[in-house]
Amino acid sequence: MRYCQLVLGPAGSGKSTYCAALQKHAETINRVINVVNLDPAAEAYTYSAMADVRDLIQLDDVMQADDLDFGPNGGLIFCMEYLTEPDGLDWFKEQLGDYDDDCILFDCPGQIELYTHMDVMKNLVHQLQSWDFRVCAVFVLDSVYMVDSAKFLSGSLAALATMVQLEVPHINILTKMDLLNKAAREQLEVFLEPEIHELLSSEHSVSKFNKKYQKLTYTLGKVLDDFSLVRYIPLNINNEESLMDVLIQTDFALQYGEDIDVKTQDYEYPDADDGT
Ligand SMILES: Nc1nc2c(ncn2[C@@H]2O[C@H](COP(=O)(O)OP(=O)(O)OP(=O)(O)O)[C@@H](O)[C@H]2O)c(=O)[nH]1
Ligand SMILES: [Mg+2]
Repeated sequence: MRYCQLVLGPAGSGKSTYCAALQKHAETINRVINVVNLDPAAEAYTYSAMADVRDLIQLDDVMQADDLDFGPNGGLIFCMEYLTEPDGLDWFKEQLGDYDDDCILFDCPGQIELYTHMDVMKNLVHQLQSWDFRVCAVFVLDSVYMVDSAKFLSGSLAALATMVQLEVPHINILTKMDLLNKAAREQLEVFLEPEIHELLSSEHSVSKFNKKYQKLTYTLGKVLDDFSLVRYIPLNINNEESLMDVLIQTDFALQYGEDIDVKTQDYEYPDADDGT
């Protein structure tokens, strides 16, 4: 069995930074976490990558190809679809090698339509599962944008769409907690309480538009609330404890280590040192 996290989320939300921070944290606890760049448009990243999709296909080349007529967005989708075609998959499989019990983070592009409603990422998940990977989704959202209730709702719905689409264990992470001041952090804590819907509807909206759609906001908030669909783990990458907490939760989602070093009935416990 192998283990992997698909690191997903809107552009600039902190996916690549999360991968780098978790890889570094793992080193401090003597654990190896590999990272694969799956963003064909990536410029630079600070983790050490075990593979890079840009070795297979680059967004610039696709956009400049005479026989293709893509802008940056269509081009990126083309690249990701290429990865899930037979040639791309051969390359991908070779890059991942064949190791047991390893853990890989896939740093994905920030174009969320790839996973909220297109099939590209879903196909990739099925492929990974057929290669004996246990997959979980880590949806990364920028906490700075989550202190406002409308944005909180919209971020939550994107996370929810991804969860429903990919059908794998799902974890939401709020990044950049270090950038929030005390007031913003307190505000966010209120959002992290279970009763989201009450909160969203109690915010008195002045605009006509908001008044008209207040009931919709309330209902959407209630759906999130009633089904406990969306929960968040705040992450401060400067804090090892916070990183540890995230790793514990992702390990749990993947049931990482469950099959490793299992002590069976025949297991002989070593003798105690003190002779008792
Ligand atoms: N202070 C702080 N800055 C962060 C944190 N996470 C990300 N950033 C900054 O936010 C910007 C975007 O971070 P990235 O990790 O590149 O975000 P991304 O989701 O990989 O972005 P795309 O790949 O372009 O979609 C960078 O300037 C990071 O340095 C964080 O936890 N704290
Ligand atoms: Mg990135």
